[in-house]
Amino acid sequence: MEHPNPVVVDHPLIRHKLTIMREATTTTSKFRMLLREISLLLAYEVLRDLECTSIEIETPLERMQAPKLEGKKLCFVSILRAGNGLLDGMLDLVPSARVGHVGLYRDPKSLEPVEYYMKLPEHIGDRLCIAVDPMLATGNSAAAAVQRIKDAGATRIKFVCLLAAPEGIATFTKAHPDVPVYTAAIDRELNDHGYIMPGLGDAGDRMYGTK
Ligand SMILES: O=P(O)(O)OC[C@H]1O[C@H](OP(=O)(O)OP(=O)(O)O)[C@H](O)[C@@H]1O
Ligand SMILES: O=c1cc[nH]c(=O)[nH]1
Ligand SMILES: [Mg+2]
Repeated sequence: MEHPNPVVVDHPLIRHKLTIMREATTTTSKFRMLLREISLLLAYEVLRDLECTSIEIETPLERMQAPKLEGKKLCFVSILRAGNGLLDGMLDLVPSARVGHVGLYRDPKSLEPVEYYMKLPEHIGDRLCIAVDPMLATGNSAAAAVQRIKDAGATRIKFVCLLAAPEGIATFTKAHPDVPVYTAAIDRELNDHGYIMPGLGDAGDRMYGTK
């Protein structure tokens, strides 16, 4: 069966934690903790079709063939800064995964992404790449980051965010129809400054207390 695109991962645990993240009174430390917890739940869904190999093990009773993840075949790509909030929890689940970083900030006037850093593991074409950034607003940052990952040779990519605007989903899926989007929620719209409404504000600033 074809996956829907985007996939909205709206488990009650995620919905509840996201509500607390949205509240303006939630502290920086609580915000970070909740994002990490949600990232585990999102990872559970996005990694659902990860391939396993089979190894022979010995239980206390007999030998058996048992499934094992090929963690090194997986590459998480964090779109800095806010992407690190999703990355940390995912790495807890798959500690042997490789990690790439694409550093982008969104110019507040043009809303165009400005790249300041890029580092990906070798043999990216052999790996499943999971690009992570909590916010898909205009979609310009995620579309640019995924283009950079493709330019480096990746062919199997998924994109995971926490909150998406309809405008961002449209822009991203037009640019990358082959890259499925996973999100915890789709909000109403963007405001005149490109912020997701009702949203949760600036994810990076709320994670690191920079505003
Ligand atoms: O879909 P877009 O309109 O491009 O907006 C989304 C981008 O904006 C935020 O990053 P920001 O530029 O605030 O950088 P930061 O992560 O360093 O805070 C967010 O983490 C995304 O990367
Ligand atoms: O609402 C938004 C839009 C872009 N970036 C954010 O962190 N929040
Ligand atoms: Mg920010």
